[in-house]
Amino acid sequence: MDGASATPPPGVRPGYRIGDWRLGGPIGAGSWGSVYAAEHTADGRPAAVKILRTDLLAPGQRAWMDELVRREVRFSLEADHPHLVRTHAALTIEDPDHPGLDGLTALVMDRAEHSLRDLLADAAGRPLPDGPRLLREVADGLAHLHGRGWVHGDLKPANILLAPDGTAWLADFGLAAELEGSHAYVPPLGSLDHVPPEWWSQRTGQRGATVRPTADIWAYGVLAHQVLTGGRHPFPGRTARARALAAQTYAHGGAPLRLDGQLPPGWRELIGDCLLPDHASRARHTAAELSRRVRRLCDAPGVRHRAARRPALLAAGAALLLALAGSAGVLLTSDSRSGPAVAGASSPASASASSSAEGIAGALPEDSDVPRALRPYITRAAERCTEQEVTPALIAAMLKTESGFDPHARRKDEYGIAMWTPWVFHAWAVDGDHDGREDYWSPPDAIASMGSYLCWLAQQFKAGGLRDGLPELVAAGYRTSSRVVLDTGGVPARTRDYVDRVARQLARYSR
Ligand SMILES: Nc1ncnc2c1ncn2[C@@H]1O[C@H](COP(=O)(O)OP(=O)(O)OP(=O)(O)O)[C@@H](O)[C@H]1O
Repeated sequence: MDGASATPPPGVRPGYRIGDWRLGGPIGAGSWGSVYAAEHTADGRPAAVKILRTDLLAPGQRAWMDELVRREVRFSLEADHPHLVRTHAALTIEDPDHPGLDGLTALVMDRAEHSLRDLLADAAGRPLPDGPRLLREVADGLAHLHGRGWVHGDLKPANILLAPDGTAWLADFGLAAELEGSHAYVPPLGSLDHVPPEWWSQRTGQRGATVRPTADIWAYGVLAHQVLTGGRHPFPGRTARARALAAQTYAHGGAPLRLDGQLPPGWRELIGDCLLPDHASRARHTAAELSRRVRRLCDAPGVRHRAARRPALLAAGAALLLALAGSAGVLLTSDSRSGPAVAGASSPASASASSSAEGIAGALPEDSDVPRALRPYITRAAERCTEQEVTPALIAAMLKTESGFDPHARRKDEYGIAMWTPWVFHAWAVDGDHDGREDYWSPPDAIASMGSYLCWLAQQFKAGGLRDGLPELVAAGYRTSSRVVLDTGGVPARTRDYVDRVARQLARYSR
């Protein structure tokens, strides 16, 4: 369980020696100890040394900690694999001059550069550039571990370390336990954000809680969701407890699984399988099978191995927002759908939708430069949305700013009239021209998909209590992500320039 960090043991300074290792500066601290950079006294080999605060434990707990350490070292020696961090030794500090240190246990490990938790903290809501590759390595490490008859039991971003060359290492095997038949026993720890729903209802016996490989599969699903969305947990809630509660509600059938709309195709299904609500249904998906699926997803043509940027979508400035707020008319159609559920849905509306443009909020002026052929699609995309801020004028302003209405536009990894990034597009794709396939080069498809995504953003912000200046927020969210806007509580500074450009365009179309 995530808890407070242990205070560093007193008396440890750079240059302090433990066995053949000389400590450098501190790296960080977890619930059980502090980690220091270190090097070998003979050859300068780098390492990390974790000093465990066994002195703070009651005698019974100390025995338990000894057991964790024993497991960590035994496991590491046995399970040699490129994606598992190596723990070289467990040393007992002998330093009678420093009673605070004397007798503590120190683990000597390969030294990582940082952890996946650090990367996610810096991601600011954007999918990690190397996310699929990292997830492949984690899946490989996990499959190896399960194949050797072990369960990790505490898989989470903080326990995925990144080597200096970027390779992912699974770490912190304190909770890794050998399988006995179909399950293993570990002390009742784990991270609230990554334990499976059944963890909450199981009884902790003398030997600890039961952990099955399916607990790691669940944790992998949460982790993959976080990596591919720049940190978003698959269950809603501001605190880990609230998210854990939401996961239990889902597991008991009280709520559907709502995965983030920006997940790339294939990954959505895989994460859904990892997050099946109970052990039995999850057991169909082994780590070895996951690892093969992840490999296929990573090898698929067109898969991007770095962060996707959403197509730019910009919104109105303050003057315009005032104008919008004052305009009459609310769009509520019988065909209204929004959010992820709209992806793939086709509208029964006929091509005469342009005629309904008259008299609705944000309708396009007759003499604007919006191409006539596109107007029905723009209007229809806005009509599908129940959110009054998503108007034809707003959609047109974004298309104009992004591509100048050029269906052949391309820039880096963004294509077509709405400048969609392919895998983001697939998460929102709508078959706007009803030809049986969704294609970001097709203006009707690209525009309809843009409308559904904008609509979902508007709803997200309203649900998050952000109601003022919604077109502006929606635009900024499209440029970055809903999460970044929600965390900022408004338009992030780095999107301001885009927002202003669209605002000018929007003002022209809102006459
Ligand atoms: N081998 C290592 N190389 C470099 N940094 C490491 C290494 N092991 C751990 N760290 C870093 O040291 C810090 C403390 O790690 P530690 O494993 O003690 O706790 P944690 O995993 O952050 O939290 P907890 O153990 O409470 O779940 C973290 O920032 C972690 O990334």
